Amino acid sequence: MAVEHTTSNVLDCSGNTSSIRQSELSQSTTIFLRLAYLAFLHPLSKYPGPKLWAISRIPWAYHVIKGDVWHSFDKFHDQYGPVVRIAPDELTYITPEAWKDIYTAKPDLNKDPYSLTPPLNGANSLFTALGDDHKRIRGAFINAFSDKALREQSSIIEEYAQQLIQRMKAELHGSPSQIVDIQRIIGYAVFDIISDLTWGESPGTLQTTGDQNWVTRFFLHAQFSTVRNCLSRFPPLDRILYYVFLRVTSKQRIANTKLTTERINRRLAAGHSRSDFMTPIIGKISEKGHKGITKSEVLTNGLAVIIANSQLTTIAITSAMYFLLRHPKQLRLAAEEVANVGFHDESDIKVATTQPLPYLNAVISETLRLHHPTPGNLPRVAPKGGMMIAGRFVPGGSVIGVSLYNIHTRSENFKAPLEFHPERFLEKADARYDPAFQDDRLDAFQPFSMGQRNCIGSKIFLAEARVFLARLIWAFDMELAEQDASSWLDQKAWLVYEPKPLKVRLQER
Ligand code: HEM
Repeated sequence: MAVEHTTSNVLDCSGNTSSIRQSELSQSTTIFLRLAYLAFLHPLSKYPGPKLWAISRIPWAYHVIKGDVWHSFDKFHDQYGPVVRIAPDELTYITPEAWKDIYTAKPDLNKDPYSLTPPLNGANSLFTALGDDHKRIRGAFINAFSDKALREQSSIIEEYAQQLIQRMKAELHGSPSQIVDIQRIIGYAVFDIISDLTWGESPGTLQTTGDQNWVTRFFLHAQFSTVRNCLSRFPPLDRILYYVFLRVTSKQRIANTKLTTERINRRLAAGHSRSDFMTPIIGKISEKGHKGITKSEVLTNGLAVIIANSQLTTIAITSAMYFLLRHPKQLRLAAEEVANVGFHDESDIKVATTQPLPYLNAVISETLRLHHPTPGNLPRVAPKGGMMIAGRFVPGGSVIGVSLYNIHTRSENFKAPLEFHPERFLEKADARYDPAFQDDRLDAFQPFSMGQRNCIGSKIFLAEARVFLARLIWAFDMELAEQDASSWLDQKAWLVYEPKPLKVRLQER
């Protein structure tokens, strides 16, 4: 009996081993067939691209997490042309026509759901809302971002621009080397403005001594969201990570929510007394959800706008200063323009008076072209029946997008694409225009995207950038403090570039 029992066990075991081997074999065959399908038969297989990226999301995810994915795209565009398959189901474009085809398609294309970080309070922000919800929320806020609203909000921008210069002077006087990290102070000013416009009050960061590194704190948020969104393609990692995130950040989130809620409540209670981002939604808060905007949505949007604005604006203005300080001729042209407008003192440098300055505007455009704060893709999903993009059919369900760094810095679209030449953005009639750039594809340059989901805050950003840059140029002689600052642009990005100190030697004019 014992022997029989043992023998039958042996038989059982060998039977199991062979069935395990069989199942392993059939699993390997399935994986092999799946990879072959993705590489050669998938509807996107006719699009060129690296085969490894075509059969797996892993190489893409690796570079997104490393913070340098757009550098890989650049190499691929060199090798494969203007459209590249960067994942089994995703294409990226550098053709200017793709802007219109993808971002102004009717009806609107949905954002790729994997690119959206779920809102923690369950209510969508403008960044995460889709379809009719997006239209409703955008409709509620849109009047806060009009030309009229900007005129009414100008004094807030000008007040903090004045404080920015005062703080720079204070830091300069406190520094024997006369070296100041201007990125940090620009960050304070931007944060004070956006919180004043959103909450109706600012934490007074510029006037507080000590380090108030909001920008770095918000950057960590962007970094986490990028990694989380990326890993959400690999379940159950998304759930685990989301859970870990909720646990690790719970204290901070509760504090943030409390702070935002208190401030927004105070602002809403004050009524229409001033023009800011909350003015148009007063009286429109409704819990019905299909009309107006819910209270939770107001809170989510309040925080989202502060996070998005403070990082992007700080990075862009600091980068513009970096480019000017690396290019003495262009700095001289910008300084001459500011000097020749007829400003008598710093307080004349306002939102309205800087708006028409062509060279300053060109400097800002050239900065956004060369070093857009969010260098990566803006992914959308092709509709069910598919669509034409840049003259070629793309099947439904494919993820498609334009990557801002890539489309802005390719020689297919711009002459001397990696050099700083604001002249390319001037009117042809302007004496400073350089005809060397006449073949530039300016329609490739869309730093605020296009269509129904374009940047709602572009006018505010441009107003801040013009006033800050003009006042800095007016108030100080400046030079980069680091002997070799050429590597300053080598930055990683997780959604946005990492904030990097910019040490500048200042001298009051
Ligand atoms: C350097 C400055 C800025 C740049 C380059 C920029 C760029 C962009 C881009 C490219 C988008 C489209 C995103 C997408 O399709 O996924 C966007 C959307 C948005 N931006 Fe900006 N932005 C800047 C500053 C601001 C400011 C100052 C605000 C607010 C005060 C703001 C608020 C928003 C909002 C709310 C959206 C979402 C719009 C929607 O989906 O309806 N941005 N921005």
